Amino acid sequence: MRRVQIFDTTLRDGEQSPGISLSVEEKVEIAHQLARLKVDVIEAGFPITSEGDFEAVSRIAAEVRGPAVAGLARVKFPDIERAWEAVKWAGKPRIHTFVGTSDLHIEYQMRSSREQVVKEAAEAVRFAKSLAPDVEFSPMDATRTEIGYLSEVVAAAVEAGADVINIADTVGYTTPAEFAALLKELQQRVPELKERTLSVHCHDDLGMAVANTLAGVEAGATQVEVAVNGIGERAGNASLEEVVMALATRKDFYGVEVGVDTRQLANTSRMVSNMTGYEVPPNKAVVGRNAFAHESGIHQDGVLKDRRTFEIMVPQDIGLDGNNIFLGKHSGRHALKEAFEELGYHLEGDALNRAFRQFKEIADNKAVTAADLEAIAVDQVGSFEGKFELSHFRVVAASDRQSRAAVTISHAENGTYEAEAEGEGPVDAVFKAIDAATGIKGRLKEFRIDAVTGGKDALGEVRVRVEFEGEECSGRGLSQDVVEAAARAYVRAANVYVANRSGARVTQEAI
Ligand SMILES: CC(=O)SCCNC(=O)CCNC(=O)[C@H](O)C(C)(C)COP(=O)(O)OP(=O)(O)OC[C@H]1O[C@@H](n2cnc3c(N)ncnc32)[C@H](O)[C@@H]1OP(=O)(O)O
Ligand SMILES: CC(C)C(=O)C(=O)O
Repeated sequence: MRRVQIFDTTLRDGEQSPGISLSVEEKVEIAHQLARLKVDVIEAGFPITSEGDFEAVSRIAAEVRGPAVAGLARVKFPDIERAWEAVKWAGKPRIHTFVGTSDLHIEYQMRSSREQVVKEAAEAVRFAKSLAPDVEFSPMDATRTEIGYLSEVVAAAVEAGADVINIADTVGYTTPAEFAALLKELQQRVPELKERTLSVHCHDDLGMAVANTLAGVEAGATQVEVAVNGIGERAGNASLEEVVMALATRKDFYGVEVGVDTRQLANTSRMVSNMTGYEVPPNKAVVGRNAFAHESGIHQDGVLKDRRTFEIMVPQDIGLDGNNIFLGKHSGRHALKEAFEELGYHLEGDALNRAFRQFKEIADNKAVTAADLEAIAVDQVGSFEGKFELSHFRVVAASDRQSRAAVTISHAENGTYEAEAEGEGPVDAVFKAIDAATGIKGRLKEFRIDAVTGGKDALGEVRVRVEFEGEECSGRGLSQDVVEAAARAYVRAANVYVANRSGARVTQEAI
């Protein structure tokens, strides 16, 4: 049976979603989980874009075993060299180079000509192939490229040594039937494609990314590029879990195999959602909260008699058989570490110790759920421990006057600072008091609060984006007290700013 390779681009195209900015640690953690999920290729980033991206791709290449690790590069030699420097540590390194091939892209973005682009594409592939054993080439905006020219570029890339040709529906423009016809014609015009991996990369601008990807498989694609929870540029990429479960559940129709361990899908989806802050809609296919919930009487009746009447998959298929995590205030580090592992997180050393302290504080007040543990793990994986720490705060809030806050902030080298301030509400007052104590004035750009679980005792998770002297830094805080969660998030953002200012740039655009 034909095997379809799963190429995951959560860490590259997925991270291009507006507002998502993952730290190096978070990317490495997600990459480990993708390896547990058994994807075939992890596109770990675009190494030329920043020091942080380069570091993340290098670490994933060096640490994560199993999948091939790809780095993206324009058809520019410095991009390709940088991508190779980052992926060369991988067991199976891949360079992925791309260029726009539609007349729109050639004329208006590249300000180039068809002849020049085909030449640069071939030279880039040849150069990449001189460095890496495995090279992928993507004609960007392929679905709006005239078929004769697309065939010419693809033939040139194949001739130059490309191992994988990836046909990109960059702006989510095509339709399933049209895409299948394009792929079939391309394979006829470039018969050498038979000896290469034919891949598809579809975007969801018209809500057809998954349908187009599956049409691609029907038309002969042997690699699909997908992202967990469908995140990605604009409306996102084809969703990994939907494509995988469609191919697995309808194996009778598609007649292909995938190597993914589908029982890791639920954990992976939650991890990506927790780390990116992009929530999964309750009605999302496969991993939404309601994907296996039956609300109406007739459906419930049918499922009770025989679940197959209204269910085409079972929750266990995606790893929703309920975990066995029962942790309380008497649990120790070993049990906590084990519980994190079960949820897909590797925590050790200082991160485990910090997580353990946080866990004990919470367990003293409430029953700890799996969602709480995930929030603690995410908090620690992504945490950047800087010089300032919130030691204590007090806040007085009333409806008829300004709120007043007092904070004590300790500094790793300089002792403690205390300050008081008034503000429009308790959070504003605490932020102003922190500004006064640290001596760094911040301007809040974004504030988001989420309850980790339901109920009065739920943990509150706050994410902030703060501008300090023109530089935007992010922070995240977790506590049962939402003002404390906000204060912690704000102090973390200040720590990122201080580290960046002192030259020890935090390898993350945000926390
Ligand atoms: C469809 C996709 O998802 S493509 C991937 C998109 N991802 C990203 O853009 C990642 C984040 N990007 C970045 O950090 C920056 O854009 C960088 C570092 C890559 C480049 O930054 P800059 O050099 O400042 O260029 P800028 O982004 O303003 O413009 C892009 C340049 O690359 C050129 N370019 C775009 N795609 C390609 C390509 N595939 N091959 C060669 N050149 C290209 C553009 O024509 C433009 O060139 P110009 O400066 O001569 O006009
Ligand atoms: C780099 C390419 C494959 C891409 O992301 C796109 O065209 O959408």
